[in-house]
Amino acid sequence: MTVLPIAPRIVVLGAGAWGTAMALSLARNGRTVTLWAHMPELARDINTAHENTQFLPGFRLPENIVVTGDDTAIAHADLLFSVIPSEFLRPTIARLRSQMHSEQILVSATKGVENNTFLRMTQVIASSVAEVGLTLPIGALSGPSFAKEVAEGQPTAVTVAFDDRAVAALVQREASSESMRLYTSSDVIGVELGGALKNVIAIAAGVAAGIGLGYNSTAGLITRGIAEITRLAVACGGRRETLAGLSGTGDLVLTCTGSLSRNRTVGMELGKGRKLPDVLASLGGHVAEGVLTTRAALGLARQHRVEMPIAEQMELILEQGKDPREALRDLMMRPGKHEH
Ligand SMILES: NC(=O)C1=CN([C@@H]2O[C@H](COP(=O)(O)OP(=O)(O)OC[C@H]3O[C@@H](n4cnc5c(N)ncnc54)[C@H](O)[C@@H]3O)[C@@H](O)[C@H]2O)C=CC1
Ligand SMILES: O=C(CO)COP(=O)(O)O
Repeated sequence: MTVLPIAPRIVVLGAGAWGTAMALSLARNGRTVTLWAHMPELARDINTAHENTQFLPGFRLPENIVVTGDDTAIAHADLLFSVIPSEFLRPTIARLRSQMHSEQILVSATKGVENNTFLRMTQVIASSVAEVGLTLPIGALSGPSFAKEVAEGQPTAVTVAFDDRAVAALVQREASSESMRLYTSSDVIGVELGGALKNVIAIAAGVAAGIGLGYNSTAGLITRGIAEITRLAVACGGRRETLAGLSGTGDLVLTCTGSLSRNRTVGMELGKGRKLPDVLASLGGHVAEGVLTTRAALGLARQHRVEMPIAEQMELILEQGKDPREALRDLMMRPGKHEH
């Protein structure tokens, strides 16, 4: 049976906006939280400023958040939160896995699908640690949660999923606070795919806004977006009701309508006619996971013979520079369909 000590030692892997906001949220319960940055210089800068000026400016880190670039800090953790962007996850886990052990619990908060393998983030971590003979409980945390609002302490609700519901309940107990409400789930596949795939639709919603379209188009994209996300997630073994929850509809509504979304911003700039490399360069080191996830989602969709018309048009815009207006027109002019 997996247990956590009364005062578990918590390490957050990844000092980007979300890793830093998660550390702030976890530290509100009075625990000491270690925030690990992949570059010692980043850790040093954050420690000197008591603030993550690059990725989450404007929030002073309290004394009970310790920032480090030292890999050996991971060995002392009971509970690990992995918040590494998807494209760096595999090499980062390969680097850190000698510090990990089977008594730890790992929660993945990354939203993405690995390119080429089409693996979910918990699968990437499990396969990497398996290479050194390690198994540990690995689950996923996802839901509508802009880092800035979490850092501000605004009430936020997310879902944490583990195959073993008892482990999800342990994480729920540790990470819940007055401003962070966690629901448990045993549907890791649904929770992970909901979080990853909504980014693709958020780009589409941004494209529509960038072109100058209004509320009708956004509502249509959200609703048809959740239809294609659900089709794929269910084909992959997720549960339909999970996608109607926080990590599906909840996060989709947030990122398709919220101006804080990086993915929506990327879409909006493309809709206005800017080129992708230029848009990505202006994100200041932040990631927009949907750009890479679009291709991986379509790879998974082809494997499972699932139709994803919105994602297909996004791929054409992102990879072939298709005119966004033409892409939206092609979506509208598809053969007529029955709704369900
Ligand atoms: N920002 C947000 O509001 C939320 C983000 N997420 C997810 O969290 C994950 C991380 O995103 P953010 O924390 O927002 O990151 P970010 O976009 O703020 O920062 C990028 C991160 O990548 C790291 N990085 C850059 N090069 C690296 C390398 N070679 N190896 C390892 N790490 C490297 C940077 O140090 C930094 O931590 C993503 O999957 C994102 O979708 C999930 C919920 C909310
Ligand atoms: O996932 C998020 C909020 O839940 C953040 O979305 P962006 O990565 O588009 O900013």
